[in-house]
This record gives sequence, C-alpha cells and structure tokens, in this order.
Amino acid sequence: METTTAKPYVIREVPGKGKGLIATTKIRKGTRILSEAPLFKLASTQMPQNLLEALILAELHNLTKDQKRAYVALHNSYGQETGVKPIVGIAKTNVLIFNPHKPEGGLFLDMSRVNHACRPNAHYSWNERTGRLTVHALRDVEDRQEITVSYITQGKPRQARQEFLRDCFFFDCACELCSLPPVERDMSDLRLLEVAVIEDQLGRGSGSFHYGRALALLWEMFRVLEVEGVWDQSIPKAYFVAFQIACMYGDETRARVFAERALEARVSMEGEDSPEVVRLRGYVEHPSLLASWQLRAKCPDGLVPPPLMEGEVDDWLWGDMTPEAAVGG
Ligand SMILES: C[S@@+](CC[C@H](N)C(=O)[O-])C[C@H]1O[C@@H](n2cnc3c(N)ncnc32)[C@H](O)[C@@H]1O
Repeated sequence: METTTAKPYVIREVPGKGKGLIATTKIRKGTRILSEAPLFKLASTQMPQNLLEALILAELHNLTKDQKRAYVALHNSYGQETGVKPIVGIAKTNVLIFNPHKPEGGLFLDMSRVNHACRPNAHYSWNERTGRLTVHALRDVEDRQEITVSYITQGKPRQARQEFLRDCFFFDCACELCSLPPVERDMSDLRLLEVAVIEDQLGRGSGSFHYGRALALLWEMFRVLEVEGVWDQSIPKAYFVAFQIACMYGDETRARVFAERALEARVSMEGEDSPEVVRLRGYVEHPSLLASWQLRAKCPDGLVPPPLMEGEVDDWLWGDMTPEAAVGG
C-alpha cells in the first residue's frame, strides 16, 4: 500500500457543493489519502439540544483558538428555520459515527470537507486500534479531480439514495451516477436491485440452498457488480459471505480463496493496520476458525463444484456456472 507523507489534496470550493477535497497529484488505487485523529469525540448527537450543546462547549473549551475557529467555519446543514443552534448544527452535520451499530462518533476537520458521490473514488473507515479515521483511494484519482466518499453504507437505486441524502444530509445529489441519462440510470437501478435481491436471497436462504446454487448466486452478484463498475466495500463483504458459505460446507480450499479475496480488497480500502484486515488474515490462515465451519452436512455428491485445477482458479472457484444454475435451484 502506498502512503503519502504530505497531504495529496487541498480544500477548495467545488461548484454546487460548498467546499471539497481536490487532489493535487495523481493518487493510485489503494493509497492512504488521509489519516486523521478526531478533534473530539461525542457519545451521540441524538440527545436534547441543551445537553448536546453543553457537551460540545465542554469539548471546544479544550481546543486551541485555531481549532475552535476551524470548528465554527465548518458546514452547517441546519438552517435557522430548524431551531438548531449553529454550534449544535455543525456537530450534527459533521460528526461521523464510528460504527453503524453504536451512536458514538468523532469530529474530523479534513474529513468533514469530503463530499459525497454515489460511485465514489475513495472509502473511509474508523480504525479502533489506532484511534484514527482513514481514507483510501478506491480507484486511481487524477490530479485536480475531486476526492469523494459515499455517505450511504449500502448500494441503493437512485430514488432511494436521493431520499436518504435529502432526509439525512439535506442536499440533492448531483453526482455522476445520479446524473446519468435516464436509460443508463434505469439500467444501473436494475443492476443494483438485482444485487439487493441476491443479497436478500443469500441472507434468508443460506440454510435451504444447496452449495452449487449458493455459488451460482454469488457468481451472478459479482458479475453484476463488475458490469455496474462497483468497487467499494460491497466487494469484500460479498467475498466474506462467499467465504462463510464455503465454510458451512467444509470446502476449505474455496473458503481460503474467498477469504484471500476479501482480505486483498479490505487491505486496499482500509490498509494493513485495519482490525478487519487482521481478522480476515486469521481466516485466510485458518478458515476452520469460523463459527459456522461445517455447520451443515456435506453437499450430496454431484452438487459440490469440482476440486481445483491448476491455472484455472476462476473456473474452478465458481464451478460450471450457467444462467440456469443462477436462477434455478
Ligand atoms: C460533511 S459536509 C461536506 C463538506 C461541505 N461541502 C463543506 O463545504 O464543508 C456535507 C455537505 O456537503 C454538501 N455535499 C456533499 N456532497 C454533495 C453532493 N454530492 N452534491 C451536493 N452537495 C453535496 C451538502 O451541503 C452536505 O450537507
């Protein structure tokens, strides 16, 4: 992984979006663009305004003059009509939740300036071990191109994305994906819906599928994600699901390959020091550490894809995938 020493970006006005991060050099896929400690942490931003205000004031009290100035200069999505005081509105706009399952978050000065795109070129994650937030390039970012992340954790069709961004962030997204011509936009929506349907089927039906059918669904999902041009955390997540399914059937060889692919993608999105990377590395070495290891009986003969043939990893990995296999079962 490449790590830059000087910041490879500047903070500048971006037409229609307020300020944003603009690359000052070409940034290669997988590069750590930013590593930032929070200015302060908050247990939650969902509490009565007077309580939240008191917590913010206590945190601001510990900061330098420059840091206080930088805080009050941040974007505030809560206009006067909302009745939310600016000092509170700034926290509500910019505090980033560390983990979707807990309300705790942090205020980051540079990260607060990163704008959203529905097909972003960067990915952010909170690293609990280092106490820092990192941003990595998901693809090559050209000099003077804007660096964007997704504010949405799961791929959704355009209308659902727009509604979410309007409700939670008070803006109408005009990113490249949302601005596609109607026909291309509809095709993209169909692909994203197909991925959601497969994820749902895999989530609900993993106990009732035979192994070949589950692999066929996964194969179809990766194919659709590739056509859609998705390279974000849905890729390592999908490989991890594939790993779990292979583990359920005690297919150690395939499980290891899926874990390796999940690991490789996570490293490029979060770096070697990510706790998730450390966890995945453990599974690559010992797939049988997974709780669901061989949870189910082995697949009946004829339903397990064939063993590995040298030099044909992809063919072997997915077995003999046909469109019939993906829809049948
Ligand atoms: C966390 S701030 C990002 C930085 C902000 N642009 C600034 O000037 O500090 C989030 C706000 O940025 C703007 N923004 C982010 N992504 C956008 C997008 N794709 N289209 C339009 N506005 C966007 C919206 O006003 C949103 O409420």
